Amino acid sequence: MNATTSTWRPKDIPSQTGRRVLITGANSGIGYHAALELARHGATLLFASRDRARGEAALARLRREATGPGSAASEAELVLLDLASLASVREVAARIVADGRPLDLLVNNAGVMAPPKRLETQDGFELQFGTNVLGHFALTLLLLPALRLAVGGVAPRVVTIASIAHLRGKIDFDDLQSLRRYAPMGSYAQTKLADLMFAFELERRLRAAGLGICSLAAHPGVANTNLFQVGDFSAPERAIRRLFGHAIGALLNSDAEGALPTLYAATAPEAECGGYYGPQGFREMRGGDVGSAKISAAARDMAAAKRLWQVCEELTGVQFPV
Ligand SMILES: NC(=O)c1ccc[n+]([C@@H]2O[C@H](COP(=O)([O-])OP(=O)(O)OC[C@H]3O[C@@H](n4cnc5c(N)ncnc54)[C@H](O)[C@@H]3O)[C@@H](O)[C@H]2O)c1
Repeated sequence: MNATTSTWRPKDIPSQTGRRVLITGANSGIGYHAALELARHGATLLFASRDRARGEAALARLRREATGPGSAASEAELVLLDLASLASVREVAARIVADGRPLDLLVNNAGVMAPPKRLETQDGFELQFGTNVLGHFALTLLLLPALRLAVGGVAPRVVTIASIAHLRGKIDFDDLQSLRRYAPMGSYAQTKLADLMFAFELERRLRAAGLGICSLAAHPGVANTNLFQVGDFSAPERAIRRLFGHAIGALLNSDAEGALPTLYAATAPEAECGGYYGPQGFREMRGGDVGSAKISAAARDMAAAKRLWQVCEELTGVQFPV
């Protein structure tokens, strides 16, 4: 595609009727708005949330908002999925594969950013690495049998959400779990770089294996979501947010705008396997226009991606199944 796809909007989403879609972290922010538009266009949602009450409330809201002739909101199903627990990931994936129905789209959206101190997942991994990277790595590989069932019409897609933060990320193979030094934003940037490397390496492996499944990546620019509520912000930053929060919010993408690149990667016929999409406005941070996003040299490092893949296989105990 061209470097810029200037006016792509949700109205351009082709019919999703008959497509079965799992979105992680669907109960808020970008995941919610991606789910909303997909349901409006006819997709049957597996609406994943780690929390039952928040998931039910968000799904009820989606059913109120996703009305219209082609909507399949009434068919959406809540899936309780905690990416910070490999047992939860395994249980959900096993259930989806066992029901024997094809999965047409997986959106690896859920994420956590910069908790003030080093926290761990249920499996003892640093929370951001465990949730953003390992949870989605295991989920994707375990769901490949269901995605393979969807081959035949529109190629099934896996869309992984990275970030412009990946541009500052470095993979520290000697300290992936931030045991020696925990830097909240540094660890987050590492996970978003790892997510992008995963999306590209997955595409290479899927293509080599001829599976007919497509891996893409997207980022929302900077969008005004809950992601910023837990961050390790300095006292002056917190004061600025308190005083000017609304004004700052108005300068950022809304969560609906932030979902556009995800929706483009998930549905646009012209989005390319292996592509990475984001907003084209000020330094790729905002704006409604979607196009190819900037990729760091580190994200293109195929040897590092292969090594990272092996590490993820070892840490999760989940392997590429072919
Ligand atoms: N908002 C931004 O500016 C921005 C920028 C770049 C990338 N992103 C990425 O976009 C994605 C969505 O974030 P958002 O901005 O909508 O924030 P958000 O906080 O609204 O959404 C994150 C979602 O992930 C879920 N989640 C967190 N931990 C989980 C776990 N252990 N198991 C299951 N779900 C879990 C949350 O419940 C929530 O639904 C994230 O991957 C984030 O890294 C956001």
